[in-house]
Amino acid sequence: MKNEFLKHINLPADLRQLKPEELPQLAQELRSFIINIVATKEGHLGASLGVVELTIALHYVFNTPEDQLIWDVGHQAYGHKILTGRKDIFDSNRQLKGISGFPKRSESHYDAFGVGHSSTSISAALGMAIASQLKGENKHHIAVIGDASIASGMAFEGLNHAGVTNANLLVILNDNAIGIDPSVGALKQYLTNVKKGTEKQDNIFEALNFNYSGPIDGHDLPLLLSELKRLKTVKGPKFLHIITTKGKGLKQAELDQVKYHAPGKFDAKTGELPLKSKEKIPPKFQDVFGETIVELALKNDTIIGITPAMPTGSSLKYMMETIPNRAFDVGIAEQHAVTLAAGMATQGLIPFCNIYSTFLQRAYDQVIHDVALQNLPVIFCLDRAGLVGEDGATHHGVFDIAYLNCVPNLVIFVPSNAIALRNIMYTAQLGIDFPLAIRYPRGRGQLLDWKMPFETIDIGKGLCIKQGTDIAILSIGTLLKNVADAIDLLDQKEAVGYYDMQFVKPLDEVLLHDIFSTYKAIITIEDGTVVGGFASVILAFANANNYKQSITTLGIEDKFIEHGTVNQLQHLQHLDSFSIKKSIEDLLFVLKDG
Ligand SMILES: Cc1ncc(C[n+]2csc(CCOP(=O)(O)OP(=O)(O)O)c2C)c(N)n1
Ligand SMILES: CC(=O)[C@@H](O)[C@H](O)COP(=O)(O)O
Ligand SMILES: [Mg+2]
Repeated sequence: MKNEFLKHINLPADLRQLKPEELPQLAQELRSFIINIVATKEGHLGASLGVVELTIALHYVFNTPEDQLIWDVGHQAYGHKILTGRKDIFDSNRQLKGISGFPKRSESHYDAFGVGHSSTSISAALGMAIASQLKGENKHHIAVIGDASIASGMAFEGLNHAGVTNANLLVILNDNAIGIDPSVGALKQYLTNVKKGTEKQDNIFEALNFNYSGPIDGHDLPLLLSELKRLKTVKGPKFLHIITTKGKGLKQAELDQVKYHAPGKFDAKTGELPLKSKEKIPPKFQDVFGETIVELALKNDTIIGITPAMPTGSSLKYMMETIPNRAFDVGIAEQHAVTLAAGMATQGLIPFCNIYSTFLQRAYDQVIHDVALQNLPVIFCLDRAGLVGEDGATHHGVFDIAYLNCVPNLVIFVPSNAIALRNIMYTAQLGIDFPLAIRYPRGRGQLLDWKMPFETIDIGKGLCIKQGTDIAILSIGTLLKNVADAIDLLDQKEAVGYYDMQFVKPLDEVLLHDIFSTYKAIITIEDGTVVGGFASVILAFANANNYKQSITTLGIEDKFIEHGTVNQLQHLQHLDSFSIKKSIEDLLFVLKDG
């Protein structure tokens, strides 16, 4: 197919020059464009393919960016980016210094609101709509939200408020019956019933005072155009329900929607994924969690697994397959997941509540008020802690130590390898009388043989990996590998001791007194924010105990970190082994000089 129309379109103004009957051809071209680039550059595929027609129709009918269009989560906004001035740089999507994988206000006027975490679009669009009214402006405000995201508490809060306003708000529900994994819950059942049209039931959105229309076929461009034009003339809050297919236009993506949510590299022509190498490689940390919880839960029937909408990403799916009555996908509902776990813990169950570090931010009050304040033994497994790479600023799990460390009762453990993750899970289910947060990173560790017999971990104990004479390096988590590599590169290896502190809270004060009494200088290393993080804990310890050594703090600086590979970002944050080596050498030089 010739790239007839897309090549002439840089902005929606160009799009609006096309005739309506030319738009289906443009949709095909846009799909191919997305497929060709995501096949090599990677990213979120299925969601963007599913909203190609909707994207074209919205920019055709509405006067964006004057009219404000907000994509919920934003992983489906690739077509929007391509049609709004970023076609020529779309191949830099999610790459270091390239465009973001999510809408971002600083990137384009067409990105009305920064997104990445789900279910914010209705509140943000309503805020803009009320602001327009107050300013006497005559704009349209559109929130596009998926069937999984609309089931989240925050989206309900927005609907609930919008229904008692006369704001010029259009909520479009893009219903493809799947999130990353299949959608869950009673609302999903309701939407299925609406689509079947078999069961008589009240319309939930009409009950909330929305002018409801649909469900309509979201791939039918003429229908979309006429419905959007009609809705432009309707006053007050409106709700359009469209049905789409995630992955539309790429057979494999339609057939395996979970895999093709973000498939990595694939063959743009055939849609096929590369064959898996047979070589044995270390497991992903998520799989260490997923396999270990099954192993433990088969022996301990009080263990429960909980995930808010990430069964595949967290690998809780293994437990959901093996022990379905004790493993729960609660949908995009982090707040509920935490308090559900708290409720279970009051009844003597042992809930492992697995939440990506970045998404636990949404359930902060529940962690404090429902879990920690009542000292309930909930085990938080915080996946994707630290730098996550290409998802960028919205998704890095770098704030958790800072936001958890100040919470009384909570114990914070950071495994440096798969065995430590496995052993702390084993230890926790033996019975603890405090809440525990275990944070571990995206991706794979180093160990091939990780399924060792379980051993208990002493709560609050750090480990000496190597003793030295001058400088002590205190690290937490998997950055230990970078520290070990850095020391290997040094000429003066004997000068450096290093310690895997394991626990941010409680601190191993006995070990710390020993370290501070032995070494002339200290370096702390973490993949979280230095401000409020492990560094600040060590600085506070030194201050409280009147230790005067210099303390160098390596970690995430006090700014939002953009997207790039984890290695690139670690380098920029001086956390790669060469940068760590340089920090040690600089310090050794100063010590020698002084
Ligand atoms: C608060 C929060 N929790 C979890 C996620 C992870 N996440 C990203 S997309 C997604 C599924 C969204 O499904 P849906 O809203 O139906 O959109 P679709 O992908 O089907 O277009 C999830 C769970 C997130 N981005 N934000
Ligand atoms: C858009 C979104 O929030 C998710 O799709 C996220 O990108 C998943 O991250 P992982 O790839 O680390 O599971
Ligand atoms: Mg969906």
